Amino acid sequence: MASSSIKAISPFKASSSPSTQPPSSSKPSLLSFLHTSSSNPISLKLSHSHSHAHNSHSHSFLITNVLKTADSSETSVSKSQNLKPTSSDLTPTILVSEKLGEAGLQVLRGFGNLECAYNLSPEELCAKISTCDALIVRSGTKVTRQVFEAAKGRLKVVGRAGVGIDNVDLQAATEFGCLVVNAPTANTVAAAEHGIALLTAMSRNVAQADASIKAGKWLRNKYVGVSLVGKTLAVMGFGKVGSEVARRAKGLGMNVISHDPYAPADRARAVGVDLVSFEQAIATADFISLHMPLTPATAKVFNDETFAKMKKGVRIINVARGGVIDEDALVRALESGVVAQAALDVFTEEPPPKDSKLVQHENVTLTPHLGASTKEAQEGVAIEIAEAVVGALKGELSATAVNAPMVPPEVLSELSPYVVLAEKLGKLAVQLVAGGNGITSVRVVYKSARDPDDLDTRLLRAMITKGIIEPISASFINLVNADFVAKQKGLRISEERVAVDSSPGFPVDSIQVQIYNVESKFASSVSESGSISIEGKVKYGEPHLTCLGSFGVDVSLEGNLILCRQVDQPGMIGRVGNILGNDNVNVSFMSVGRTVQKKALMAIGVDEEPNKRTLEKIGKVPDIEEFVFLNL
Ligand SMILES: NC(=O)C1=CN([C@@H]2O[C@H](COP(=O)(O)OP(=O)(O)OC[C@H]3O[C@@H](n4cnc5c(N)ncnc54)[C@H](O)[C@@H]3O)[C@@H](O)[C@H]2O)C=CC1
Ligand SMILES: O=C(O)C(=O)COP(=O)(O)O
Repeated sequence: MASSSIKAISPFKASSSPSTQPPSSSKPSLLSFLHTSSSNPISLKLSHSHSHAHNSHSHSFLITNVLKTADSSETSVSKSQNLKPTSSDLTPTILVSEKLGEAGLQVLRGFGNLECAYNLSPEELCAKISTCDALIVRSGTKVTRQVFEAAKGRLKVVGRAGVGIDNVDLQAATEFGCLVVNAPTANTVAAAEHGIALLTAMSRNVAQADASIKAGKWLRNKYVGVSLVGKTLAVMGFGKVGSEVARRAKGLGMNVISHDPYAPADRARAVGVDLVSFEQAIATADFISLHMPLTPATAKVFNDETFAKMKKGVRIINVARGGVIDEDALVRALESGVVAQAALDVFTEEPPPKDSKLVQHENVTLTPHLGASTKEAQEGVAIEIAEAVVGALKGELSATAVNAPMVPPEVLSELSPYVVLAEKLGKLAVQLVAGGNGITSVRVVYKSARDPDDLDTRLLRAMITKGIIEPISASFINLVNADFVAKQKGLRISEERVAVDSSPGFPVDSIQVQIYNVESKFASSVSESGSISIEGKVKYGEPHLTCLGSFGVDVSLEGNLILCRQVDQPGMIGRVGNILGNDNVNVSFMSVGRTVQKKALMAIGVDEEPNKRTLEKIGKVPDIEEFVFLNL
């Protein structure tokens, strides 16, 4: 089918001199992107449109859906666990489940309802969580899958006031579309200083000597220590804390080596540290200090086998995570003398059992997870996490997001109007699907004058996914879970970038969405390749449909739309207009595009959805070949 010419007739939104300029850039909030489901539910069947509610509110992320799920029988997309959030009260509730610095609490009080409830049992946390929009924890709260399930879609963000997120089930958070943010920098120095405190205290038996003197003893010969100067310290994990420990240990005259498979060698060299293999590190060190995260790869990496490879009399410091050590193996190594001493701030189980052999061992120095516990670090962490959580609740993407791509603010600002366009195109495309084998294959083509490296399409892809899936399932989609949900539903989205000769000042010239292997309820939307194909642009900051199948069109993607393909002859607009007028349906705009084959495509914007009878009358107008009602 040949491309048609386009002519906009009265009062067509933003049509007088089309331009692809985005709007004047305001700070992007992307509220609807991170936190809301679509506020305009649609039906795949004309007769089954659902009522919907808009709870207008200053925090738009709380504009949650009370819509029913559209019938998904026409596609293979099934219901998932990412249930759309239900409506809640208007001010966000932030639950803080562990002690947080006052400065951070103040930030939170200024934004929402703050509830501090410490020492909650897992059951109590689950009982409370469905009334909370955000949860702030430290290392003592286990944010399990049960917590996300119990949240019933309301929990939008989990803030970890610290670094380690091993107490948060990230997979579950992602599946439930819950953003996880942490505060990765404010406690680095505190943890490093604590590592050095344990190193020096252990080597001079400070804790044991202190206990003995308090018990009335004076044991000068028993507590002879070892010197640090000239000894080799292996820093396992050369990240933020590890590198600060290394710097300080150098100052104590130690020879510092490090093992970190992911750290750049030049960063280590700049501190005077050689990066070595794991085997080399543990075999040459007099002291080993642990600073890696607890992951499946690092769990129990210090075990019988690795202790056996260490120098006899090695001393171990752990301010990272207890789980990186097999604690039973450490007891055996202490008993055999392979490990002379250990200084531990962290434990597999916290608090450790009172009768634990490790805890009771006289060569072990212990602190109750105090690495981050300085006044300065706690104030810093509290502010860092409070700001990250508030930002996330406002719909901004966080720089410390753990389970979502980090998108710099300037990129967000630029992409905002295209993000809206992407969702509208997804939403429109799915409404054109009449049946087939389900939606499994979607192709997205971005036409852009930009170098591919300068165009981050993750947001756009996520929004297309949201537009396609949300109207036809119970899923709630955001940047966090878009790829996961798409995969879960068997929806494959392939992306292609086509270079066009337009202004590289704008990130995208147009976005095309094609759905393959489905039947269309509006044949004109099917391209020569057999796919449902639509294309849109941003014009004056608003999303516009510019191509449908092989028809060129120019339609503002907003509100309710009737598309008709008809014989191109006089009187057609009047006939349809009369039907709508007589049935009290207000027309907001009308636009007609012509084809070379005496066909025309008429787009009619209407204020509300016409009833079934009105739509049937339109369908019966002679020479209207097909029509479809779309809700955008
Ligand atoms: N005891 C406490 O109160 C505190 C504990 N921590 C813990 O300290 C650890 C380090 O924290 P940061 O330095 O801030 O994190 P980071 O992410 O800056 O550094 C971790 C480093 O470990 C490296 N790494 C990953 N896998 C490794 C492996 N298999 N072997 C060796 N290195 C590996 C990474 O490449 C990275 O450089 C974390 O586990 C954190 O939870 C942090 C702050 C306070
Ligand atoms: O930041 C970290 O990883 C820590 O381990 C600090 O834990 P905390 O916040 O003191 O419970």
